[in-house]
Amino acid sequence: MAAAEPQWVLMATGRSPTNIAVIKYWGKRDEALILPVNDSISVTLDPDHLSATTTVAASPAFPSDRMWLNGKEIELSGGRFQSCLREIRKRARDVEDKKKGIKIKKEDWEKLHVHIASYNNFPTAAGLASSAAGFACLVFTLGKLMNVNEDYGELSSIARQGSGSACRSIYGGFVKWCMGKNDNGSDSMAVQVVDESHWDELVIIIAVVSSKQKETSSTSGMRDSVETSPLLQYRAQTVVPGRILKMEEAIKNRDFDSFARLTCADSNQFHAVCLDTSPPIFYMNDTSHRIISLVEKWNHAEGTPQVAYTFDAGPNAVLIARNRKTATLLLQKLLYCFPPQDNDLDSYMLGDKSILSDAGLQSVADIEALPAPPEMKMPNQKFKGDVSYFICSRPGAGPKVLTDESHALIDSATGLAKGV
Ligand SMILES: Nc1ncnc2c1ncn2[C@@H]1O[C@H](COP(=O)(O)OP(=O)(O)OP(=O)(O)O)[C@@H](O)[C@H]1O
Ligand SMILES: C[C@@](O)(CCOP(=O)(O)OP(=O)(O)O)CC(=O)O
Repeated sequence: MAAAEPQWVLMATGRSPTNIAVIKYWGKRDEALILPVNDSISVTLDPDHLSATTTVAASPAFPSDRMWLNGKEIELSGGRFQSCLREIRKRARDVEDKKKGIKIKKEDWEKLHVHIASYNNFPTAAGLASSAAGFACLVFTLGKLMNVNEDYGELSSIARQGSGSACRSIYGGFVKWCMGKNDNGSDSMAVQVVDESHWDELVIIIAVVSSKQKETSSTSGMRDSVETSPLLQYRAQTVVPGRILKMEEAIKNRDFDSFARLTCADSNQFHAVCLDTSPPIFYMNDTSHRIISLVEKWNHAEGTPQVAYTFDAGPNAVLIARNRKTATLLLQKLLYCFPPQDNDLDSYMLGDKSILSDAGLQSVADIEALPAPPEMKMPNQKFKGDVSYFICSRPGAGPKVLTDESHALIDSATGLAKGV
């Protein structure tokens, strides 16, 4: 910082979870404003397992806006980052930090530049919706720094302009993104259906599936689907509205049977739309199909759904078990079919690792001793190496401010990202 400049740096740090849709968003009616063709519903994941942490700093000494993602400087010039920054700056209000002797007037925010540093506690751009956690966190934390009014609906509508699915990460629990009707997008925002404590029995296991293929991004994939898939129009206009009502009902009543049937059907229809796109988009691979088959057979054998599956724009399986007991049985079946490639069970199970001991699995030898799942057609088929690792999570809370300064990702003395 130049010596002649005032030396203060004002900072805020926040943490936001990622989310996974159980009724999918796929298709925009407005590309620039990110307005969807249908409503969607998601579950927010526990931020301890999958979240973005972001520090935003403002100082009169900063000559331009800058951002670091996972320790590397990235361009902020993209339209999506610019939309979020512009919309938050518009709503900035007076800020006073008496302890530090800082006074910022509402109108000063237009001239003040920001430095942003963010870190994802899970892989970025690996099909785990890092953009959802990332843009929700950016908007939430900038809102805190600039003292923006605490209207979560409005914050979600700004996060939407970073990445559509990000608008749902502004809340915990189950969340609905209402597509809205207005051309300017003012009514396209998320609302909370129930908070994270409402259905806390659910256990979410994510199988991160090894994939060498470069996937089609959600943004370009859904653009192609809107342009070419007749099924997308039918889905958006005829199927989703009814499913949204039933899904809200199922969530409010903790009706797992209905919840699981709707979740699986909607994931399958989303992937059918991808196949109906020209050229067709293949997000799932053989491993994804094997996992679907395992769950379908088990659910069928039990006569009632034990586990719901859903897949986003990639091969990773997100499996939602009705309770802890079911989740341990699911894990045994999954680990039988997809044993770890090396002896390291600790790095094969991330998130809530205690599920391993609940399933009686303390070592790789315990996995080798597992019996074949009875519903498997060919019991000796094992697919070592086809799953990179598992993450065990649960429904979680929405964004929060981290007040402990040790969480800050920007050094208040230099105004730069720590460790770069
Ligand atoms: N913590 C973050 N803060 C701000 N932006 C982020 C953050 N993490 C990711 N992003 C943005 O999201 C982009 C990655 O989004 P992309 O859609 O490619 O992957 P993904 O969201 O992890 O996967 P998918 O959308 O397939 O689930 C990054 O290039 C960056 O622009
Ligand atoms: C399959 C999905 O995950 C698609 C998510 O798409 P994005 O929100 O990543 O797309 P953009 O709005 O273009 O940034 C389904 C969902 O999350 O609802």
